[in-house]
Amino acid sequence: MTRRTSRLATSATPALADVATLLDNPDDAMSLDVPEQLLTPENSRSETSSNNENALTEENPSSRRSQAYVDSLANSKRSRSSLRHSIAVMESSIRTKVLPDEDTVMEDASVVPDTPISNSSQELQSEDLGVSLQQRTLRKRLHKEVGEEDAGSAKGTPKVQSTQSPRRSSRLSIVNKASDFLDRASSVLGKSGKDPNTKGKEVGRRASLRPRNVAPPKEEMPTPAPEPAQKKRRVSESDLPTSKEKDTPSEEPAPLAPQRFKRKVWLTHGLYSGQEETDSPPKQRRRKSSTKNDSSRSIVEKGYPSFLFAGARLLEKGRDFRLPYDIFSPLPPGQPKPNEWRKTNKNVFVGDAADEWKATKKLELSTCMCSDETGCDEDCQNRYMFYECDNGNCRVGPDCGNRNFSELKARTKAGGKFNIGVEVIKTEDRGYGVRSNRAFDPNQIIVEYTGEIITQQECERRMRTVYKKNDCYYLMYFDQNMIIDATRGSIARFVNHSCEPNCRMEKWTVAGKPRMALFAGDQGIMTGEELSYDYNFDPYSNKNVQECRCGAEKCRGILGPRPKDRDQRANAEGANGKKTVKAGTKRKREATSAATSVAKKRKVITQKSIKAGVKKAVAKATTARGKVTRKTPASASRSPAKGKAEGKKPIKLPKVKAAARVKAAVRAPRKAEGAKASSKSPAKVSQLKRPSAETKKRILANAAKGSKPASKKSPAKAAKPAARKAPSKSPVKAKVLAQAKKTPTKSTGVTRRVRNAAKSVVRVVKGGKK
Ligand SMILES: C[S@@+](CC[C@H](N)C(=O)[O-])C[C@H]1O[C@@H](n2cnc3c(N)ncnc32)[C@H](O)[C@@H]1O
Repeated sequence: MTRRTSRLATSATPALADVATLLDNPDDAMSLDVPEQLLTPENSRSETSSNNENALTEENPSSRRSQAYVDSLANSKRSRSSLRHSIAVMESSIRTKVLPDEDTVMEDASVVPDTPISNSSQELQSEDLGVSLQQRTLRKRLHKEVGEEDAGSAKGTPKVQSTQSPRRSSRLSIVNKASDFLDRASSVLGKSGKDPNTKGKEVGRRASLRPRNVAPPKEEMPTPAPEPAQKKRRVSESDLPTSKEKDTPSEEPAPLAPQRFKRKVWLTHGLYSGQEETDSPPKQRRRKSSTKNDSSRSIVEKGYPSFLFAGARLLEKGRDFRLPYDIFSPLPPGQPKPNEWRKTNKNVFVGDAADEWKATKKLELSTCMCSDETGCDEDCQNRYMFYECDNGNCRVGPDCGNRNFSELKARTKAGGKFNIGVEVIKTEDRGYGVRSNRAFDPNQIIVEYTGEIITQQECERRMRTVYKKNDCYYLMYFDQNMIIDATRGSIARFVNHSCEPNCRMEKWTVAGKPRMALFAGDQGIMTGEELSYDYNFDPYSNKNVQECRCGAEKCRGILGPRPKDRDQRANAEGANGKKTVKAGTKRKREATSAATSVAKKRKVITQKSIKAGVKKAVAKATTARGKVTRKTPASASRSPAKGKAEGKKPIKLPKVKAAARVKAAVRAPRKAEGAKASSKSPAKVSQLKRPSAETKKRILANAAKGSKPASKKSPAKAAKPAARKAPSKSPVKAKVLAQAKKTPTKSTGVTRRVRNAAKSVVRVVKGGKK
């Protein structure tokens, strides 16, 4: 007993006394818990403490506490029974207040997450919680004390224990449960300071700082705790939706199941998608509102081919398609352009050149004799003569295949890397060069050679002064003793020489004016190939001879003229003492004397030119007829040796405005003779070979007749008589031969001779260019 008393004195008794008082006077419970005293730092400290025991100890003066202690001791025995009664009363009050139905609590304890207080009343929650906390603490202590006393007196009073303990224990379990709920509530509230939902609310420990009888300031009023989770409800029949409810659609749409995978979008265009051929540019079809039917149909149902058979079909039939983007340039861009290069894509007459040109040059026109049926194919006379067709001289129209320069113009106007098709590159040992950015068809025009058109004199002046120290010159013989200086010019000036080139430099007459351009060779050009043509270089002096680094198998070793041209030049030089230069020949340096410079600047034009050949043919024909015609001074001067050797008067020729035509007729050899492609499509025309020897023969022969040569591919057409006469501005040969035809003679014999003569011309041309 003594031991128990001392222990009670040290620890629990004051609280016990209070509790006893409290339990004896339950009505005063609240007044005991809520001191009237205002908050002071001391009180505050005591209030702050979570230990109510200490709080009570500090709250009551020691004398009062002692008195209470003595009283409690005196009443301890009495209070034991009253305590039990009090507990019962308290429990019952708790039960009535907190646990309306024991069974329900027992049943639902596991699912009730919150304090029952919150269920009953949200407003009173915080206040009740404060009370409950105290009660809980007191109850615990009480149970502890009682338990200890019971344990201590267990030996002496086994009967009492045995009779009372089951009931007490059951009640205690309920109390414990209630305490647990309170614990949960307090712990939840204690943590609520950290809970973001209740942040800033004066609850839990913070709430203890405020006297309980003092209402919290308005702004600090604790907001109600979050709604407790719904209790599970038994579903009864009344919960089932009525038929009326069933009929009315629910306002809220059912939430859609989250779409985990993006829906596959099938390509509708491409090699294997099997779409029909169309002219419209390919584009991927992404219809937002595709119908359910459409999307649910399988690929096969939609008409897509099986991949396997689509591949086979492609192999067999083939199909044109267009890539969605350009992939023509396999090499990285960014080649540095030479600083000194000033670009111009047009020929610009400089100095006296314009005046001189006008004075000497006459507009050259040629009329195409092709019809819509034949188109301007390989047999086109204009093509053969290097005259470009246009709406003024050709009636074929857009299907005409002889409009290279207009094709080039359209391309460059469209712009872009692919359309331009060429770019400057830096070579290893030959300075800059030009590379193709795309593929070119055989004989397709690539780039025009443009620059300043200057006179011989101006050229010499520049050579002596401006280009004195240059290693590279960009000079090319053009026409009428004029020179294109592409120092300021187009990109074509960078094209290097090769003894086995993949391109040709050709001079064409476009709308009556000469123009020079680089054309793909008979093999065509692949993307990335370096472009080259045979300079047929005339160095004029051994000093100027340069080593050739083209790397071709049949490289001539030096940048010089083609062997045959060289021999021919030597022959011609020996014959007339003059050196002539063909258009498109690269030139190196000027001669010292102005008198000889003109001749030296020009490449030796062979006497085997078409014009000469035609003249010869006509001369033969007229000789055969026993007629003597006079040669024009011009033609006589061009073939003095021949005229002298024959000792005959020159043939009188009609005035010919086509000196350039004659030159143009002497062209690079045609590698693939006999190969012929005939098509009216402009796209395919560029692949046409240049007129073959046979074609030339036919053209000449038919020119003599004044009709369009019959195509080999159309015997029916060939059988037709010549539909058209040679127009007034027909090519020179037609005029020449027409003149010859005027001579009254036996037509069959003359025609045969003219034809034979034309054949010999062709042979000469062919031989001369090889
Ligand atoms: C019209 S330019 C060509 C562009 C020149 N490579 C450049 O860098 O400007 C002609 C000069 O190029 C050089 N060249 C062109 N083809 C060559 C070749 N096959 N071998 C050596 N040099 C060549 C010669 O110096 C020639 O005088």
